[in-house]
Amino acid sequence: MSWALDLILGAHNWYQGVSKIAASTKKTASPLRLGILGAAAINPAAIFDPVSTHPDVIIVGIAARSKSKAEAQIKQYSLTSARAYSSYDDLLSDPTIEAVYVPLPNGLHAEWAIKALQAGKHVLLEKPIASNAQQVRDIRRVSEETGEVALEAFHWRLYPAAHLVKSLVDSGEYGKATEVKAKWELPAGLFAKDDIRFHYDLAGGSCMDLMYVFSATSYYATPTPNLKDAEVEVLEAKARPNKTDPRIDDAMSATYVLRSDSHSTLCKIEADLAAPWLWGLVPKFWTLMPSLSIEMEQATILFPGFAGPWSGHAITVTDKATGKVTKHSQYVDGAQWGQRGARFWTTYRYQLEAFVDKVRAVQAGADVRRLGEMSGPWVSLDESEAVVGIVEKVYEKAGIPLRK
Ligand SMILES: NC(=O)C1=CN([C@@H]2O[C@H](COP(=O)(O)OP(=O)(O)OC[C@H]3O[C@@H](n4cnc5c(N)ncnc54)[C@H](OP(=O)(O)O)[C@@H]3O)[C@@H](O)[C@H]2O)C=CC1
Ligand SMILES: O=C1OC[C@@H](O)[C@H](O)[C@H]1O
Repeated sequence: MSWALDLILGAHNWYQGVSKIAASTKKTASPLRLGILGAAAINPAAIFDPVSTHPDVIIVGIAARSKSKAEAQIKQYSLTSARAYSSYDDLLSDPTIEAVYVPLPNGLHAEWAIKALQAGKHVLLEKPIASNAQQVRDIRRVSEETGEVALEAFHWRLYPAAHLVKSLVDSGEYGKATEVKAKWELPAGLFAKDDIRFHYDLAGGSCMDLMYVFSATSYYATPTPNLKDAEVEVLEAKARPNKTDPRIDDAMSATYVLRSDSHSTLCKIEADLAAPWLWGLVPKFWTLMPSLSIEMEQATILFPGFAGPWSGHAITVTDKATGKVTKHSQYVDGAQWGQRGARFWTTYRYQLEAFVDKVRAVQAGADVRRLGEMSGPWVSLDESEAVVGIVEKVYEKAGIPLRK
């Protein structure tokens, strides 16, 4: 999958002239010193690229289980300010590193996030934040004890288009959201059979890997900021278990209701990590991009490609009474960013902006427990916990064991 992402990013960056922008980006006198745990496939898109155009952060280290793998990634991407570390512990014990990005398999997220926080580092932690809701609570506790920032890398939530859709939903102009549907299907064969996504001990499974569908349905189904207080009832959940390890959901379809004070919204998700090919012959590459639809009382809102809207998005609102279709898009600025951003910024670039902003705020004395109340977009640990909590309920309903 990362090759597909790198391909889209390559085309986007070429079109937007990002290499020139990166070359002319001047770093501040003391940029935030970032280390990375793991020479993961996602690194180029999710962290190397955004750091290249952010003036206030540099990558100073990559740790891998084998030092040569970290060295190879540093060389391949010409990360001139970075050095290789032969273990994650080595990198964490470097006192000059201020923050870390954790792109490890899901089942290792909580363990290494907590070690990093305890080592005095701020943490940008890949999605899904943890294997289960208890681990999210542990991360929050340690973040509060140490005063270090922890952010789940739900990059799509930090993008202006996602906020535009949120403001359309919350505006009241179209009534209330009655049903929110999110779907993401990846064709069988995209991931090798031994990919981290198919390992129970590494907290694999479609709900874990494609947790975006839960994040999105929940975000739009509940009026801000009620998600953590919403009552969740799973009406139906059906998994297609992995043939080798039935504890892994290759696919899941589920329906749940979210109830908050003023609202009751039906949510439907479909996630598939190994979708059968059309007629057994053709991989359905056209479902590579996720889809999202929101039924409001008076309109239908569509947000195709919601998890990667920087590669082009077309938000449509269809008025149910008149049939009138209104198109929207938002690549910069908006309800949560104010006047901020640039057309070439990806979801990952906005995510890095949000992370560095909050780290700087905390370094200047802000309280990590109040980051969600500050201006600018953020994914609070309360939200992360609520979304993982919904996935747990879906697993229970489907008869799939929870991740440890
Ligand atoms: N935000 C996004 O758009 C995306 C996010 N992700 C998330 O990023 C994370 C990594 O995904 P991805 O880059 O695709 O995965 P990879 O398999 O490429 O990377 C996982 C990294 O984990 C390390 N690792 C440590 N222990 C193990 C182990 N027991 N088995 C396997 N790997 C191990 C490896 O590091 P080492 O270098 O030390 O060997 C490897 O580089 C996942 O949590 C995934 O959900 C993935 C894709 C897109
Ligand atoms: O963005 C993504 O696309 C596909 C997934 O497998 C991956 O882990 C996810 O984060």
